[in-house]
Amino acid sequence: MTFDYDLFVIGAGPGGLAAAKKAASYGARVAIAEKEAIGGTCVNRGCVPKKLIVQAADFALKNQIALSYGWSDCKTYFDWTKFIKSVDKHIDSIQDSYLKQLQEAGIELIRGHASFTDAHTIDIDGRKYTADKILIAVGGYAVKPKISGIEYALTSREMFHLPYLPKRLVIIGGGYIGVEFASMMNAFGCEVTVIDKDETILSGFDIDIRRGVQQGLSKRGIRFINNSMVKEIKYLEERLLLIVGESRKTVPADTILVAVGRAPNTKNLGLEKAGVELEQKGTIKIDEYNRTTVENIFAVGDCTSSPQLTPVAKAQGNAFANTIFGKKEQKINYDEVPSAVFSRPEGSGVGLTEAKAREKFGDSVKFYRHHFQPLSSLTNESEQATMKLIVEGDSERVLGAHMVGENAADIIQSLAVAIRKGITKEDLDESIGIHPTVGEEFLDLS
Ligand SMILES: Cc1cc2nc3c(=O)[nH]c(=O)nc-3n(C[C@H](O)[C@H](O)[C@H](O)COP(=O)(O)OP(=O)(O)OC[C@H]3O[C@@H](n4cnc5c(N)ncnc54)[C@H](O)[C@@H]3O)c2cc1C
Ligand SMILES: NC(=O)c1ccc[n+]([C@@H]2O[C@H](COP(=O)([O-])OP(=O)(O)OC[C@H]3O[C@@H](n4cnc5c(N)ncnc54)[C@H](O)[C@@H]3O)[C@@H](O)[C@H]2O)c1
Repeated sequence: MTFDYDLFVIGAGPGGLAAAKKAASYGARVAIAEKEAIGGTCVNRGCVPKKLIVQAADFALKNQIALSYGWSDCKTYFDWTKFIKSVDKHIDSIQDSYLKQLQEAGIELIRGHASFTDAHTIDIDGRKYTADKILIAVGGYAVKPKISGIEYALTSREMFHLPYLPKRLVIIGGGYIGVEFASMMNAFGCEVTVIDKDETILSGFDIDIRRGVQQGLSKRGIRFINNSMVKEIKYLEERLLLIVGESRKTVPADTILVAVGRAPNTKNLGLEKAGVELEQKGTIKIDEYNRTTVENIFAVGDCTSSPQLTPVAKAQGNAFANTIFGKKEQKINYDEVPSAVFSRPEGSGVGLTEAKAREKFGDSVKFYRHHFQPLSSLTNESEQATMKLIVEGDSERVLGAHMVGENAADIIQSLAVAIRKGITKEDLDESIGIHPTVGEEFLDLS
C-alpha cells in the first residue's frame, strides 16, 4: 500500500517538531499538523514566556538591593503591557524560525485539528491524509479542580495575556507553575498567597529543596497555606473569595491562578478508531520505544505519562525517529532527568531525592549538605543557598544532587552529565573548581 507520507506528526510542540525534523533528516516524507501556534506549549505559553517574565522580575529584585552596591535610589516603573508586547514579538520570531526550519527540511505543515479515521488515516477539516507511521505529540492542558466557582480561576495559559498586573493573586497549587508565578508576581509587587494540599510545596523535589524554596519565598512576603484545599470560590462585592479547608477560612483575591497539574490532550483525537489504548489517567500507553498499542502509531511528550518537560519530549521525539527512520535503536533512560523551578530562590535537582534513595538503597545511603550565604550578596536579607549530595555505599557513588540558590538550574545541569556517568563523591572532591562561584561548593562538601 502507498501512503501520502512516511510519517504524519500530530502536534508541533517540542516533541512533534524534534521527531519531524529528525525523521526528515533520514529522508522520510513528513507532514506535521498543528491546530494552534507552532512551537506548542513550551514556546507559546510555557517555558519561553515564563523565563522572560522571570528575567523581567529579576530586575525588580536586583533593584531592591542595588543601593547596597552603591547605586543611587531612583524611581522605576514597570510597564507590564509594553513588556508583554516584547514577549509576544520574541515568540513570533521563534515561530518564524521554526517555520523556516520546516520549509528547509521539506516538512509539510498542515494547519487544523487532526483526528484519526483509522490506524493509517488522519482527518483535518474533512481532508484525509494517509501515512505509514503516525506520531501523536498533542501535549496537555491545565486541569481545574471540580469546585463551585472554579470558572473565575485562570490557568497559566491566560496568565501570559493578563491585561493588567494583579494586586492580590491567589494561586491554587504549589507545584512548578504555582511557585514560578508566585515568585515572579511577588517581585512585581503583587500580594501573593499560595494554597497547596501538601505540607510543603514542590512535591517530587528533595525535601531540603522544597523547604528551602518555600522559606525563601516566605521571606519575600509570599503567604503559604499548606495542607489545604479550596472548597469553593465566590464572587462577592466586586472581589473573589476563596473558601479554604474544613474551617472554611476565607481568602480574598482579585485574580486566581489554578495550577494543580496538567492532563493529556487525548480527547477528540479519534484514538478509538485507530485502536490506540489509554492508561487510567488518559495518557497514551506506550512501550520503551514510544510505540502505542498499535504497531504503526507512536506517542511522545506530555500526552504520555513521562515527565512533563520539554527536554524529555524532545529526547523522545529524537529517539523515536532514530529508531524508526535512522535504524539506530534508542531507548530513553529516565533515571537522571534534571529539572528546576525558576523561582527566586531557584530550586533544582537531578537523580534520586534523599527519600527515594533510602527507599531504594536503605541504610547504605548518606547525604552531604551545606547551607551558606553566597558571596554574591552584600545584604543580610539575601537568601541562603543549599547544596545537597546523596551518595551510596563505600564507594560513595553519587545518586542525586540538589540545590537551592542562584544559578541552581545551570549548576545542576552541568553535574547531571557527570552523575549519569556514575561519578563518586571522591571524583567531585578531586575536581578543581572555579573561584569565586557558587558551583565550586559542590566540590567541597563535608
Ligand atoms: C507555564 C508552563 C511553564 C513551563 N515551563 C517549563 C520549563 O521551564 N522547562 C520545561 O522543561 N518544561 C516546562 N513546561 C512544560 C513544557 O512546556 C512541556 O513539557 C512541553 O511543551 C511538552 O511538549 P509536547 O510536544 O509534548 O507538547 P506541547 O508543547 O503541548 O505541544 C503539543 C501541540 O499539539 C497541538 N495539538 C494538540 N492536539 C492537536 C490536534 N488534535 N491536532 C493538531 N494539533 C494538536 C497543540 O496545539 C500543541 O501545539 C512548562 C509548561 C507550562 C504550562
Ligand atoms: N520549570 C519547569 O520545568 C516547569 C515549569 C512549569 C511547568 N512544568 C511542567 O508542567 C507540569 C504541570 O505543572 P503544575 O504546577 O500545574 O503541576 P505540578 O504537578 O508540578 O504541581 C501541582 C501542585 O498542586 C498541588 N495540588 C494538587 N491538587 C490540589 C488542590 N486541589 N488544591 C491545592 N493544591 C493542589 C500539588 O500538591 C502540587 O504541589 C509540571 O509537572 C512540570 O512537569 C515544568
